[in-house]
Amino acid sequence: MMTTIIDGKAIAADLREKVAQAVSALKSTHDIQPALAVVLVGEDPASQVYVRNKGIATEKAGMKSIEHRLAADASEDDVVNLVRKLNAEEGVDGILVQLPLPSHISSSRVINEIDPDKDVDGLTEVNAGRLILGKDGLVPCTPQGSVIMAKTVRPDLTSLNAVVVGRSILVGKPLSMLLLAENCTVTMAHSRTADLAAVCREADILCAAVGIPRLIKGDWVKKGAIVIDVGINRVEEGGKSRLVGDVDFDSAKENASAITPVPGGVGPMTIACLLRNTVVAAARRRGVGEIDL
Ligand SMILES: Nc1nc(=O)c2c([nH]1)NC[C@@H]1CN(c3ccc(C(=O)N[C@@H](CCC(=O)O)C(=O)O)cc3)C=[N+]21
Ligand SMILES: [Mg+2]
Repeated sequence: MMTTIIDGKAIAADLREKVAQAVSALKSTHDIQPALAVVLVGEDPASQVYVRNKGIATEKAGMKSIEHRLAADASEDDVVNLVRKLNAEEGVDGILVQLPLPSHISSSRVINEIDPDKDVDGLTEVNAGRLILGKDGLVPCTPQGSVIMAKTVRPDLTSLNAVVVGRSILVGKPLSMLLLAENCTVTMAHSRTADLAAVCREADILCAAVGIPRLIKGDWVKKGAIVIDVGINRVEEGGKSRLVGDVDFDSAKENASAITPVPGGVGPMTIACLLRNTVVAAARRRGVGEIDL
């Protein structure tokens, strides 16, 4: 079977270009430059790399990038006070608090301090509620990127059986809601699902977001299914460190009609969707209407 490898890098580049055009239009028509504030607590090397990449991508799209770094021993109140300050700043359109936070800080308390209309990660309780209720809000980036990628190979997902493996707040739950909104019949599977392989075999769209390297085997994939691999796992192999997904790519590719790779799949889409959310938030907050990307 000819299998499409869904090129997340290329789709993300395309979306980023559209965001840049929307930013440029906001500037010329309304003299608005959207701004994204990123809060990083502590010195985790991986988080530092992510934050740096987000800053670069934000500026490349023509938006303003603001970084706030707090020491690893900052208190929960320090972080909350910073978020409140950013909420109050007129020029700030998006606020992202890099996760994970140090263990002495409640990420749920901090996240829910973010003004929902600036919550470009879509992680506040208000935006989770809007998503479930089908109201306009800001949608979590990784699930949004996953659906965009599926729709590049199948623009109308209506009536397809979607199986989402993993029920995290960041990915599994919101992704299930988005697929439901696309008129899929959604099964929410997880680590306690009985006969996970059999459930996966029913999927026309199989989304893996469990964080277990290569859990999903090729013979769990129905012939012709679309496979969206959300996992980004670092594994040591042959003395080398590499990234693999939650899907066993080589065997799954044999059955899938389309599949996302890791790296180069959902990861790049996450950042592109963050930029998209930022320009969408800026236009709404500043009263110039909806941006359609
Ligand atoms: N508030 C918050 N929002 C986030 O969205 C958030 C976060 N915290 N904390 C960390 C995770 C992780 N994350 C990734 C984004 C892009 C890639 C990405 O582009 N990955 C490349 C590979 C990069 C590499 O080579 O290491 C790829 O998959 O092709 C990965 C991971 C966003 N996160
Ligand atoms: Mg689970």
